[in-house]
Amino acid sequence: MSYLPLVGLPADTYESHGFQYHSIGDKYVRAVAEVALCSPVMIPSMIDALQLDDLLEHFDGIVMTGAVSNVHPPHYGEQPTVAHEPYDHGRDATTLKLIEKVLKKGLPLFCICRGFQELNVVLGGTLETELQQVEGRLDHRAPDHDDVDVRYAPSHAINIRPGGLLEQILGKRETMVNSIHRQGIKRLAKGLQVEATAPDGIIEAVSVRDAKSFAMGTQWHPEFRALNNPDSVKLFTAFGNAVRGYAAARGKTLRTVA
Ligand SMILES: N[C@@H](CCC(=O)NCCCC(=O)O)C(=O)O
Repeated sequence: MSYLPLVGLPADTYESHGFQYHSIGDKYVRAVAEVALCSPVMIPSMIDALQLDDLLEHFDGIVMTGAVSNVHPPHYGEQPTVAHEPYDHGRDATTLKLIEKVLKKGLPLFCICRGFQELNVVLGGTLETELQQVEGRLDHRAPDHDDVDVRYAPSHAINIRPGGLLEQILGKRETMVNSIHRQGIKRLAKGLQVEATAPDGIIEAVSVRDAKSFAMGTQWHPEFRALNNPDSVKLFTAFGNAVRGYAAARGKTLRTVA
């Protein structure tokens, strides 16, 4: 029987009317389905009920999504302050363990925005908060606007490292990206390699050194209207190809989607 590779996406958690919910934004699952051409599957962020090792046996790739919440600072050795809020402890507990296991196992991994920050934290790096208040930094937040096409419009350039993985994928040394974050990488984890930076020096893309498969992160949101953005198409296609390679190596007969 032919098989469409499965990509897991851990959920955000939130509470409403006394009940706990798990959710993922449509733009992430749509980019996985429509551009990477894989089947997206939500992983609920309920670490106490998940057997992560068993669960990962069923997946061929993982996407870490962005989120409004921030990683709880004690995970990277800092004191929480009001400026670091809001948090999502349920998500932290799941994603930080999951990323570690995914890298060990060698599943393709694509980390976006909060996911990119989580990748840095898991590998021993730290985060800076309220970038827009730091002298010399750009304001990396989205404009305050109701229209998502305004909020997620390209807003600054990035410089892409010559000879790096991102240059190989995008085929260029500079591009424009959207920007929807207040936090950024402060200390880069030793296991990460910078792939791109913003004009103010903020790290915008990383890859995992000596990774067993595709393992990259972007601070921007390539999943936004991914099919309409040539850079996003290249990134999700490269991820999808790595996912198909991983599935094929596990003996799966792959189904192709037109
Ligand atoms: N909270 C962090 C990460 C920012 C982020 O992931 N934003 C995404 C917003 C919602 C979405 O588009 O999924 C920070 O502010 O740095």
